[in-house]
Amino acid sequence: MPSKTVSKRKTELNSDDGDTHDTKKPRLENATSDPLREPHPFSAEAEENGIVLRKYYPHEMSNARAQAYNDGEIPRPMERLTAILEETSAARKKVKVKDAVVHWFKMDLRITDNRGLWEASEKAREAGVPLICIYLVSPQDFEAHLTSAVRVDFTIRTLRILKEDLAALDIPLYVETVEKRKEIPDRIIEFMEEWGASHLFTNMEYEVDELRREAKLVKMCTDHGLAMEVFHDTCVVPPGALTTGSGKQYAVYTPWYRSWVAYVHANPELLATFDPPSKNPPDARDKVAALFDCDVPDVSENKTLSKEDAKRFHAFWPAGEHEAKGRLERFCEEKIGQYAKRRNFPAQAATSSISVHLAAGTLSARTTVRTARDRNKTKKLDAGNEGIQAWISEVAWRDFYKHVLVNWPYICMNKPFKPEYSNIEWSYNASHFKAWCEGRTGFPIVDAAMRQIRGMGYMHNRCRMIVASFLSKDLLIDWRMGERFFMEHLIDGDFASNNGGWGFSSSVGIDAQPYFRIFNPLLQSEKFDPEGDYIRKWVPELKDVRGKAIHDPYGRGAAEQAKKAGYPRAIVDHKDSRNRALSAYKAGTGRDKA
Ligand SMILES: Cc1cc2nc3c(=O)[nH]c(=O)nc-3n(C[C@H](O)[C@H](O)[C@H](O)COP(=O)(O)OP(=O)(O)OC[C@H]3O[C@@H](n4cnc5c(N)ncnc54)[C@H](O)[C@@H]3O)c2cc1C
Repeated sequence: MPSKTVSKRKTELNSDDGDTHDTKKPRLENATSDPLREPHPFSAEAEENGIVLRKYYPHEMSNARAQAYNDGEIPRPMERLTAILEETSAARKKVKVKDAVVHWFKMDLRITDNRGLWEASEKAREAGVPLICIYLVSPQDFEAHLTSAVRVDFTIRTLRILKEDLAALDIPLYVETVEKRKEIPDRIIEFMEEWGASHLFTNMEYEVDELRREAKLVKMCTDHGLAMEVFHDTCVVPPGALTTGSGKQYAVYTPWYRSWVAYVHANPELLATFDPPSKNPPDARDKVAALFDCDVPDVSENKTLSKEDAKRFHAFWPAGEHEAKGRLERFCEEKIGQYAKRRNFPAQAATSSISVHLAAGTLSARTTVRTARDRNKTKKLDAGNEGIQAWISEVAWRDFYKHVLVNWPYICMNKPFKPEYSNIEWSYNASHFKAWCEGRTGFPIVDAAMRQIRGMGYMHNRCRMIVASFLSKDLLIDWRMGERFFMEHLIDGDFASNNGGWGFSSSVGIDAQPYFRIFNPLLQSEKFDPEGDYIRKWVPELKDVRGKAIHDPYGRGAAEQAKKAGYPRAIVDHKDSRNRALSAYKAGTGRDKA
């Protein structure tokens, strides 16, 4: 086995300007000195320590700095990476293949239709050298990015399957835990030198810290006489490719989507599949034998699931790309045709549940859209079968939010998309937040949804919108508290989609409505869970409540029944809290339109 000692050379990530995705970790007054060990602001531990919550969300970037990004005064992380790739282009081309080529897996845990992996495999095949794959487990990244335990567990289970799939092609997958995330670039260089690898291939991740890390690593590789290639893979259309007539990035979904469809129709190769890697040469098993022997580590201590949770989550979410393909095929076979009509009803299980696979990269967005399109007689994205069109346009939202992240990187740093919305005075009522987290607000549809996220690591999209609106409008609690809670509990947690969804639902995001839309939880419940089946499934206290009382037991004649079963009364009155929210939004934004 190669030495596991990580080089002592220090690589200071992000030291250039202090902005980092990691700022999602709230800084609390009186908090412990280690930012990775700060208690959750509303946790019992925080309360016991007498932590005083700041008025606004901690560690928020200033409006001036966000504006400087908008005005192009601060280069975006993607611009820096692109510039370094251009600067090093000639040097990278000159690098000759030595003993091996490496593919670095991140959120692309599949062998089929994986661009970076395919490019690496071609390079290795042409030179007749082995392809080596590596995955670095980074507990600090899990902490900094608030990755949920259920998502980490899914990743580890997927890695075991991926390792087997690659081994069948005589390709090793070497998995190592790197305790300090700053040491990842050094460890990669060291690993390449240990195995005589000259080329490193990887797919791009669009979060700020990751783009900066890759820019640094491209440069470091070049300085060591190595070549690193970074590919767009996770979106169907690469971020930055779509611009308005005046050359700007789109800030509204509908025109962006029209442009997205036109772009894919004009560039059909964007939906072409990348084959799995070729089998390694016969001597690979001898040459890199030690790499085949390593085990995929168990989940790190900070992210271990209880036995009971693990059992439940494993049953809901089998891991790996074979499962992903099967799920996609079954959805397209059985449900996609009715998707437009049924997608909003959480009791109907009418959506694909493939977000977990898109987040882990066990399925590519290309495969997803291509598979759906191929079932459409017109072979167009925006014509023919209504269900297929509607579903493709939902998958496109995922692309949209990643494009937004790349162009407005400050959203990664606790900043609302509209910087001027920073002045809304949020509530930090700990007992309200606790009731929301635990699904005990007394609003059955909200409580059902919050129990679904705890029970499954997943929540239906309609319910995500309902609970996000409820937290940010009815309770007027800082939307970033909810955004954070989602990341800490979702198996499909994805920064761009989650931030976009919260921004949309709390009216501070890119595609928020031009008025402060406030969902009425009762009307949402009656419309989208008309029979109350979803509520009864997740709120057992109400399982025997019949008829319309299920949506509001205390207001509709089932008070005794609810009380006896231990179901709480509503913690706020919707009408009052709606007025409070409108006033706070108007005062904060200076807008008088409601
Ligand atoms: C507050 C909030 C937070 C959210 N957080 C996340 C998140 O962390 N990760 C995540 O993947 N999605 C998130 N979403 C979007 C959406 O709720 C989920 O993608 C969807 O519920 C996943 O279920 P599905 O795979 O059955 O979706 P389907 O309805 O089958 O849609 C297919 C795919 O399209 C994409 N998609 C669908 N709707 C959206 C959307 N509104 N925004 C972006 N992509 C979409 C997803 O990749 C999804 O898997 C969030 C939405 C809201 C309102």
